[in-house]
Amino acid sequence: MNPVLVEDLHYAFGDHVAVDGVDLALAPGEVFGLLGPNGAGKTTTLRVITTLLPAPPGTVRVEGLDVVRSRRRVRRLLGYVPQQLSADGSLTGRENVALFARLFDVPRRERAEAVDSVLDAMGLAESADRTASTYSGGMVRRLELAQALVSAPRVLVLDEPTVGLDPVARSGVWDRIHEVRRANGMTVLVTTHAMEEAELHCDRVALMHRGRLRAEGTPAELTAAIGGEATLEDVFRHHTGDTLEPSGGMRDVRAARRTARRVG
Ligand SMILES: Nc1ncnc2c1ncn2[C@@H]1O[C@H](COP(=O)(O)OP(=O)(O)OP(=O)(O)O)[C@@H](O)[C@H]1O
Repeated sequence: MNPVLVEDLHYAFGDHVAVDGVDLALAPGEVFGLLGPNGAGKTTTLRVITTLLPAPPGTVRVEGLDVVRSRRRVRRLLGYVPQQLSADGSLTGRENVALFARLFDVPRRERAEAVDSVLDAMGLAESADRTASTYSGGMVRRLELAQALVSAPRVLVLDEPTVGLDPVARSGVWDRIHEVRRANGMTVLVTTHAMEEAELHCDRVALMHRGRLRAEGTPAELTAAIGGEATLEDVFRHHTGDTLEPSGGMRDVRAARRTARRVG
């Protein structure tokens, strides 16, 4: 069974088509990257998968369950880290995670242990009783991962998990994601516009451009298909005639500010 299965998904905001016929079939335990520039339709696709935007019944399934017909059950199977703020700066790390444990109905008797265990897995055990407003950007992201992981989801959905972080914080976030995945076999669906990260960390990727998937495969398959010393960036240009925004542009600056402000 595919942990996430999307068949011919279309989504429009009024007249504006954001997703224009997307198919996705994730394999159990893989890290799948949805790559594309700003506005490609990645976040919209994730919001439909996570039940936050409506889809026609039969279009999207999570662990075999239709996201429309079985919305509550699907929510229990998912952990979601959105781009926007999901941690509260006035609470400690532990309180933030405990809040999610209650929201996701982690049984009362198991809560304290579940909270400790994810804080530890995210490298936050020692800072768990500090308010989150004192955390660095990388720690905030790891706290948000802990929040998403406390209910032991089968599928973890991450929207640009490392945007605005420095290289050390980025690899800290990825190392934790890989460790948890190795330990519990969950599937990870991640969006990014950072091609070099996708090449390093994703088992398979799909390149999204203007609402459609233009190419899909392992990073090695995609780069080998266009030959030479190609990078995923070259593959993207080959399939779309377009470029991704270079990293360090306005978008990263905006996102970095957003991260810096998010728990202030
Ligand atoms: N609530 C909304 N109302 C109207 N248009 C929207 C809305 N949300 C997204 N869009 C538009 O839909 C398109 C796809 O947006 P989406 O956020 O899915 O892209 P994305 O690939 O995730 O980019 P980003 O990384 O900037 O979030 C864009 O043209 C965007 O402007």
